[in-house]
Amino acid sequence: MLLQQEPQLRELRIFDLHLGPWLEELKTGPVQVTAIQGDVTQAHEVAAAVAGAHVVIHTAGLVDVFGKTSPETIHEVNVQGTRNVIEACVQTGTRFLVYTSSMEVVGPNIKGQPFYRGNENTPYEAVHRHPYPCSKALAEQLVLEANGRKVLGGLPLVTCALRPTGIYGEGHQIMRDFYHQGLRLGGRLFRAIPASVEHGRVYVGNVAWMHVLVARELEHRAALMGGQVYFCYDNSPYKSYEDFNMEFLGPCGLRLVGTRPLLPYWLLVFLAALNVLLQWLLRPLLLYAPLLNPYTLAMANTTFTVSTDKARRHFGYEPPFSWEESRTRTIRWVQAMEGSAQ
Ligand SMILES: NC(=O)c1ccc[n+]([C@@H]2O[C@H](COP(=O)([O-])OP(=O)(O)OC[C@H]3O[C@@H](n4cnc5c(N)ncnc54)[C@H](O)[C@@H]3O)[C@@H](O)[C@H]2O)c1
Ligand SMILES: CC(C)[C@@H](O)CC[C@@H](C)[C@H]1CC[C@H]2[C@@H]3[C@H](O)C=C4C[C@@H](O)CC[C@]4(C)[C@H]3CC[C@]12C
Repeated sequence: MLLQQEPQLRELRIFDLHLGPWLEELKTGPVQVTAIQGDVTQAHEVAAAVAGAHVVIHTAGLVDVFGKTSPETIHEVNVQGTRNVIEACVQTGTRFLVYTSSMEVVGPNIKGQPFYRGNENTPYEAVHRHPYPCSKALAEQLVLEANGRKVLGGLPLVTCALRPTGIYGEGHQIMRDFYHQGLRLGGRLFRAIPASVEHGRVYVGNVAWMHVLVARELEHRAALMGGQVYFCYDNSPYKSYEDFNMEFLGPCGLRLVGTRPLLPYWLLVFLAALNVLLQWLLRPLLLYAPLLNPYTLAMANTTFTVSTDKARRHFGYEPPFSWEESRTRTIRWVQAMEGSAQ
């Protein structure tokens, strides 16, 4: 999107632990695309990649709420990695830093308190225990506190954090997992969460556009945007997590069984705890990381939706992809997967 939408772009550097062949397709245009294989936990690698950059969009992270990696690794990547990016900007003189934070910096909290169509100023007790939200909250705090620090050359660093809600769209691994789970269950998924529990979702293309826009506007609106947080939002409907997923999985042949949860909540809690025990017992042999665990159950079962226009007011954000377009593009992606699954 940067290559398509940013006329000022002269070079795009992509720094990632895992570089894919898709990057080669980006190198066909007039803008220099530099792919750098590196680890954000390695300060020297980050500094070398950042040196000379006008703006850094820091979106690297470990998104793990399934127990696939250790809390230490999550912290090392999400917190120390972010610290390394900030220090690289300071040491090399890059003045603008955009950070991909998350709704989870706010909630749902460990008390299961709903956040109903809230905004960046809505009072809410952000209390976390899980390593992932803790790491995102710490990283965001580092980024916002770094706003105003002097970088090499003596000018101030300008930082901003974007908080996507549950991202969906092409490449969404969890959607892929739900789809394959439904195929294994004969084209059916079984409702576990009440339809009344709303979960905020945002299309990946709109999240990407908000990042591009902030990277462009941060310099000109530093006084307004510096040190600020913005929820990423669009016109995706408010629905339960499962009903929302069915907007894409339904047209691809899956059916959500039950108009209300098929199992009592206490049984889901027991099964989630059993999954944790199984994960621990099986760890020496294999990685068992099912979708259902105490954290994901609590997340899915707690309303968390945002309603805000702060990004529009501060830097003119309007989602370029309508709900209909976002839905169609995601369905096409699942169908392309379906083709590969058959
Ligand atoms: N997926 C969501 O619903 C969601 C919602 C809100 C915020 N976010 C945030 O968006 C960002 C991108 O997440 P995503 O959902 O696209 O996940 P993703 O796993 O697709 O992207 C994360 C990227 O970070 C890279 N990475 C991981 N460890 C690294 C390391 N040590 N060094 C360098 N690169 C590393 C991965 O290779 C990957 O390309 C993350 O910061 C995440 O916290 C995601
Ligand atoms: C097995 C059922 C209970 C099923 O309904 C579980 C769904 C569960 C896997 C997801 C419910 C809410 C999701 C999270 C939410 O969309 C926001 C997130 C923040 C983002 O930074 C990373 C992803 C995630 C934690 C996302 C992960 C999957 C859910 C927990």
